[in-house]
Amino acid sequence: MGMGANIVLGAIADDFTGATDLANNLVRGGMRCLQVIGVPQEEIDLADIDAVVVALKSRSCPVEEAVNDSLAALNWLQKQGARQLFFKYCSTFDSTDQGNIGPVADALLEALGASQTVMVPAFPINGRTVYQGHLFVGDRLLNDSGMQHHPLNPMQDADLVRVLARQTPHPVGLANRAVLTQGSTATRAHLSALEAQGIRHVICDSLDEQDLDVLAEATVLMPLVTGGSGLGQALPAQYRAQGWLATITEPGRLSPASGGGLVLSGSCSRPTLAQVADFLAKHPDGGFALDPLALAEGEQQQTQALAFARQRLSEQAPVLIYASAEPTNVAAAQQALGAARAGQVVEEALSQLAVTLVDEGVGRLLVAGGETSGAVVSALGITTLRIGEQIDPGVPWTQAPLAGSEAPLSLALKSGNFGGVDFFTRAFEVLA
Ligand SMILES: Nc1ncnc2c1ncn2[C@@H]1O[C@H](COP(=O)(O)OP(=O)(O)OP(=O)(O)O)[C@@H](O)[C@H]1O
Ligand SMILES: O=C(O)[C@@H](O)C(=O)CO
Repeated sequence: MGMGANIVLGAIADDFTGATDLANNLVRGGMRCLQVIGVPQEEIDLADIDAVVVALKSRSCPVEEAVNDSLAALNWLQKQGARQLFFKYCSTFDSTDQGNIGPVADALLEALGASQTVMVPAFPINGRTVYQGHLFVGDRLLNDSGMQHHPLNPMQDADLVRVLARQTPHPVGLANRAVLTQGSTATRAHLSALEAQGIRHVICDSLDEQDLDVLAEATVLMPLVTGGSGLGQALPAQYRAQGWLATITEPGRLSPASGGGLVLSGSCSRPTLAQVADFLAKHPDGGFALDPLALAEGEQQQTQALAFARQRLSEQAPVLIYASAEPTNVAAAQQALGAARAGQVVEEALSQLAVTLVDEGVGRLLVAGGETSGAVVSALGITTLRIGEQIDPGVPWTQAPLAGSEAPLSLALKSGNFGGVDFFTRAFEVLA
């Protein structure tokens, strides 16, 4: 038996902060959870771990790459003995007519020799619900929620049966709320009836946690489930009922945090902009704004930002370095530099600051933005994150071992759209 003989759930997440979101809910359900960055190249110790989430960057890449990376992750998770597989995508079903949700789900089903999976994107506590197969964000249909303007995957149709049908050659079915309200046995019977008709993918309604509990009970024996992190919180209770998982006290317990605190933000999402403004209102001298145009010109702004952070850290004062900017400023930078280059100079600047300042003693680091988090974590050479306590729905503190350092780094990776307005200050209070 390998070191991972007790892994119950193996998850494949299509982006970085999405992986952390799922891992957070698994901890809340009572599992000890490790997030790994990409498919591990070396053996890792999973002795006290119940669930592993492999974080990929497969949401917006070409279909073939997403399929290959997901299959490699599946293969590794199977070797660790995972009893159930979970394909995690965004609670707003981020995808295009080409994929990648349909093609990846099809490839995973085929590799597992399984004939059906469920699609459960709902995340009710963050306002994502599904009714009659239609996805809502708060009280808006998906295609009226702002997501219709997403730069990479504009979501212009809220009918997920129709959306998924464009991404797979197989027929797509629906398990609606009328079925769920009859309970898990009836839901399982409904899924079996669809399976008998050759329906491989079933979009599932869910309005609240109770619906997710019914779905978890109905699907615990499926080889593969797919969805957002909501289902992830409901599954661990079913694993306990199956006798696969012991009752674990404090599954999110981490070593004590130490070292200076730093916030780096490269997210320009609306909630992040409000969090930046809230931080600056509380700490008017605590923020340093990065400008992609200045960063592209030379070293000067980077040097100033570093000096600013060092000064604040030496005073043990809160410090935020941010490129977060209003849409008009982002558009102007993108016009001047090109969107890719604008993003790249910001990601490089924030990554370099992270590497230097962690080396100098920062031990508690908060990063805002999925792409930004990916860049910072790679630059720091981090390959595993142990998941700790939740700060806000979808965002936990995590801890990562650092090469050449005894103390682990405490790290919070915030998805752009997540977190309360006071997130940048309260996160450190939660950790204290
Ligand atoms: N002022 C700016 N002008 C242009 N691009 C910027 C600016 N500030 C940040 N960026 C870039 O915008 C991108 C923001 O993406 P990121 O994924 O980090 O945040 P997000 O989209 O809010 O988060 P999530 O993916 O978690 O929803 C990054 O590539 C970042 O470098
Ligand atoms: O499911 C969500 O909403 C998040 O975990 C996410 O994937 C955001 O990019």
